[in-house]
Amino acid sequence: RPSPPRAEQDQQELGRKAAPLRDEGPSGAAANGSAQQLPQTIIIGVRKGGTRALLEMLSLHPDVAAAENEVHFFDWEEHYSQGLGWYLRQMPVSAPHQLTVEKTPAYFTSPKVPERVHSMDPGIRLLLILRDPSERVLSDYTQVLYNHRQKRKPYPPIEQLLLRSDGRLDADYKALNRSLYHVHLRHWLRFFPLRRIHVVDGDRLIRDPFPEIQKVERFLKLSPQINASNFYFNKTKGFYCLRDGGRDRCLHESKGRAHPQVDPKLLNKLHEYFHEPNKKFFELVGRTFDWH
Ligand SMILES: Nc1ncnc2c1ncn2[C@@H]1O[C@H](COP(=O)(O)OS(=O)(=O)O)[C@@H](OP(=O)(O)O)[C@H]1O
Repeated sequence: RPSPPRAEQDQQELGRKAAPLRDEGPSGAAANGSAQQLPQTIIIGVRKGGTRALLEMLSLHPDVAAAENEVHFFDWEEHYSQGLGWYLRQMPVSAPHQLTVEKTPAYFTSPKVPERVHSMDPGIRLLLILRDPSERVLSDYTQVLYNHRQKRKPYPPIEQLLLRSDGRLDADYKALNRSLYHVHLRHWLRFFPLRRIHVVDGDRLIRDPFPEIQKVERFLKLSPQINASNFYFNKTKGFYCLRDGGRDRCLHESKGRAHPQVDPKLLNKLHEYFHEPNKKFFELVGRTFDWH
């Protein structure tokens, strides 16, 4: 039998908490018990679903320690091949009572990721934040458009990417595929029972974040410590921002960009395109969402 991949070997050797820090005590952690921990929960996606907002809002909780950057451990070979020791080193230092969380939105749509996450921790709790699939396509397009603009590279109008020459939608356009939530969720359900995956309604999180965050607190078995007063609507930004111990902060300007104006007929086509896939998704999760 070929030897198991590096990450699996590490897992057997590592246990869950193994990052010796300065002032190391007998337990392998710092004298005050703080250490890096592998995440007990991961925000797996979806890209443009509101993953940053969810992470920032969850970080309001004193028992949550969040990795700042997207880690891309399970989806990038150059990271995965370095093993769980590498992954652990990307995590924030946390107190023993804190939950560690990281978000990498690309995990949801990468078919090799569910098995890898499962092999690290079959009991992990997964957070998946989804948005109206058509709106998500527009947001995805806008993100790539800005990336091109930043590099002063041209990028075609959205109509050109969405439509084939025969006027039908181009199923090969990646942004469309990423919004086929039932396809991607099926990969995860091969390894995790539904009760391990909490779906956050990203449209509701935009309109009224507090109730969505309360549900997340319950799913993660955190004490209810985030309050309605932690959120305030910022008219200039057009989104909710966070109030944390008297400190106000909104998400980065790259969050909440205007989307391109799309011909209503094309928008209709998009809504129709997702009609059946959405139904399949609702059946899979046993609940419906207020999508077009
Ligand atoms: N409170 C608040 N403030 C700003 N933006 C908010 C907020 N809540 C949710 N959102 C929505 O988050 C969308 C970006 O999603 P992600 O963070 O998952 O994007 S990414 O995949 O990490 O690039 C982003 O998408 P766009 O509107 O297309 O920019 C926002 O609509």
